[in-house]
Amino acid sequence: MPMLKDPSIKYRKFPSMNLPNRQWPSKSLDKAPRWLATDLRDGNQSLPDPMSVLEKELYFAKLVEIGYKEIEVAFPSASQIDFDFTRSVVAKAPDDVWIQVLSPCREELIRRTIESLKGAKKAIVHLYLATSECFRRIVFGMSEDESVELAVRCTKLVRSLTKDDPSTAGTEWQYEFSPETFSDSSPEFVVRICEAVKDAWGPSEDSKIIFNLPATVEMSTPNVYADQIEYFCTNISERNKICVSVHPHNDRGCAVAASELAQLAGADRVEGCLFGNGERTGNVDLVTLALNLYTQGVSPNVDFSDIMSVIKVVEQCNKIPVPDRAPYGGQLVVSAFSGSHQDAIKKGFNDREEIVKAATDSGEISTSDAIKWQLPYLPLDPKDIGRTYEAVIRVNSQSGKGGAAWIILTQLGLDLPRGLQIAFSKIVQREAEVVGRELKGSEIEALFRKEYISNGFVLKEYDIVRVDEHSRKFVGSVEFDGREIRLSGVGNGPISSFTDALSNGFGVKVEVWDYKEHAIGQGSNVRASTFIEIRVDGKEKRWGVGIHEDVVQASILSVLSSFAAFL
Ligand SMILES: CC(=O)SCCNC(=O)CCNC(=O)[C@H](O)C(C)(C)COP(=O)(O)OP(=O)(O)OC[C@H]1O[C@@H](n2cnc3c(N)ncnc32)[C@H](O)[C@@H]1OP(=O)(O)O
Ligand SMILES: CC(C)C(=O)C(=O)O
Repeated sequence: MPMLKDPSIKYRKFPSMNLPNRQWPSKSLDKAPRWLATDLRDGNQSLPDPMSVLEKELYFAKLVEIGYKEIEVAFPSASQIDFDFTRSVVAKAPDDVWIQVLSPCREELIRRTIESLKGAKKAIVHLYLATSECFRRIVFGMSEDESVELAVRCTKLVRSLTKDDPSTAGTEWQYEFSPETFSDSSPEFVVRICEAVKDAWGPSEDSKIIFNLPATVEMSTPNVYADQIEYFCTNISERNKICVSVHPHNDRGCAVAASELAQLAGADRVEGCLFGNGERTGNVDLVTLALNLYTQGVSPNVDFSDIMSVIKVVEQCNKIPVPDRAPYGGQLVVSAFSGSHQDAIKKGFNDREEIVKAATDSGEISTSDAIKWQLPYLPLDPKDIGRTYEAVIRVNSQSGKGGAAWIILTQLGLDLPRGLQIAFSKIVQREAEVVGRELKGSEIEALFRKEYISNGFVLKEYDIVRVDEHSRKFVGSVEFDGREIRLSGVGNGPISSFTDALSNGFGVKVEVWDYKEHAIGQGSNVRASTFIEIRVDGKEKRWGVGIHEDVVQASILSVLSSFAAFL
């Protein structure tokens, strides 16, 4: 059945809200929300291959390590495995971590759920009940009044089994109610049912009730969800006794945007999963939300400094790979292949290095991290999340001179002159086209060494003596192709006297066209690197590179490397 030419005969546009005085468009995100990680519940319930107990324990430990203080660990009444896992978490959760568990509004399941929390230090009992007309009619066959009655009755039951039960005094309780399918519910009815639930629970400013407003199925553009949230926040009474939480799903691919706008609209808390696992197209991605805050200069209060270790656990437990283009964590997101991107990034890193050096030398800053990050194509410093610069630039047939030069700079510490970058990029491009894939850094380094450093010559003994103020004499010998060749020549310095010696020894005319040198490393380990371009008997110019502790010897080696290409 092909797509309809006119989809409006089958699909309706989700109605916008009439909220003429909406305030959220003029707000900005200036602080992190409370986070709730539901990877072990909403994430796990939707896995083709749910986590084993060991995987749940590994995942829980990683969530705690990242810094999540509210973790929904299970649906305890669903199975003995979920119940037992909850019991194991109760026994070992850190004192400052709230354990959250989910239950439907069914008495026997609520009792079982609260039983799983016995002895917990901090526990959030989370009940849900769908409030949309669609669900009330199709799934429950309940009126609005009957839904309110059920939600109130179950809230009172939770209250009687928790904060009103003296035997649970050792546990600090919070209560969360989710009008499931909030995103498709009447805003007025949601306020009505939550007012009734709030009265039944009796929150205080110090112990707020959590109203979690899920986009159980993402139904609208993010602005409509923000309007729904703002409507709730401005119409519910005793707002100071409420934590407004959101739980966006990603059916339209807008969960991150919806979550950010919902916070502008007043949401205090966000429920999601790492890298957007969860039902269907997933819950909102907690990693993206956190690092979106971070790159705006706002601390997310969670730590992704070692994002690769997070990815390892997520992929191992979910058995679903993190997509290569997942924001921040994807394999390809800190990589640039195309030439103009690589050129801009390489220049950006050079620019930052100069700014940091100047600021540090002037004593203006104590650490380079205090300088605002501004690099073409890179909104985040890969180093901040434990990723390496080397991985930023990768080379394929779309790459230009900057990519290969970057690899040589980061792997060999050689800052190639522009002419050599251009010459080498042609060699790399040819190789990338031959193999038809990305070239590894090691392959590019090997190409460079073969083309410009190793040269078949062995420099034997040599001496460069002063003839007069403007003249030097080179005397020495090289071994090439099994032969020892004596060399002698004069010039205005070491390089020209050596090229004259080569011209004499090989009966050619060697001319120097370009030269550059720079130090590699510092202190006692410093070495000289020299880059020289020569022409022999008027033929096409060739580059050579020399690296040695002695700058004169490095220069001689670079001349030999370029000269070898003419033999
Ligand atoms: C949006 C969400 O992700 S909500 C969380 C969903 N997660 C899960 O369901 C995972 C765990 N669930 C389970 O393992 C099972 O549902 C159990 C064990 C809890 C219950 O199993 P069953 O008793 O067989 O019920 P089943 O799974 O068929 O659920 C449907 C029943 O629950 C009722 N129900 C569904 N949601 C709710 C709710 N929030 N409150 C009260 N009743 C509910 C339905 O009306 C239906 O009742 P009926 O069978 O009398 O018509
Ligand atoms: C239980 C609720 C919060 C839920 O998972 C959803 O609505 O997606």
